[in-house]
Amino acid sequence: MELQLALDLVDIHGAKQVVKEVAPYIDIVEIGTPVVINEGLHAVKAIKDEFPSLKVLADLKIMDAGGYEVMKASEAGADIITVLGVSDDATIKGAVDEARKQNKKIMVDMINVKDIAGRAQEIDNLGVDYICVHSGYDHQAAGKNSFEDLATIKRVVKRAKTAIAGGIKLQTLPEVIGAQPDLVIVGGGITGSDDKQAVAAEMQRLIKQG
Ligand SMILES: O=C([C@H](O)CO)[C@H](O)[C@H](O)COP(=O)(O)O
Repeated sequence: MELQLALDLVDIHGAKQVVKEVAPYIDIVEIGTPVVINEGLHAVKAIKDEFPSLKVLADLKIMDAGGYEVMKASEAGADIITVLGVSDDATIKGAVDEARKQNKKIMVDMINVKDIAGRAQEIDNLGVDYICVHSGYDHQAAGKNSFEDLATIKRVVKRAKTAIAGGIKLQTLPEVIGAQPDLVIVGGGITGSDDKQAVAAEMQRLIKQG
């Protein structure tokens, strides 16, 4: 099981500061959608250049033109790129084909997918690398989480790795670990804490302990 730090509410300078603090405790650093909107793919390049040993995920949440957008994110140094599960199969296939050419990986974000089990099976057959259940900020504000959806994809996904994101904190991490995803994604649970290093270290410890 791996730990991904999601950076959403920072600029490039702020992102570097946080990663410096927690780098030994994480496997993947995510350049979040709001950062890409504000800073462009330069943010991906800046973090990859400064922390070459970390995998970098570009959370583009691609909805169309999968091949082209994966190509651009790959050029910027992203190792993993996100595509939305609600997008057309052709978009996901285009993203997967381009990722194979570039030796990169595709994560499908299941945010707002209504039939998680059915769509996850279809997407698994498209050859993606990760399928991620996700309660976004707006769902979290309505009190939702993705713990049940994680159990669903664990049951139906045969090929891709499974991941979960959305409001995971130190207190809720043990429940998530109990469901055994391949990847846990944490943003505010680390970035919003007073001692980011201590929280990331404890999360890593819990994850390694399984
Ligand atoms: O993808 C995300 C969200 O849609 C904002 O871009 C976050 O990276 C994801 O939800 C993880 O962050 P937290 O919910 O703060 O853990």
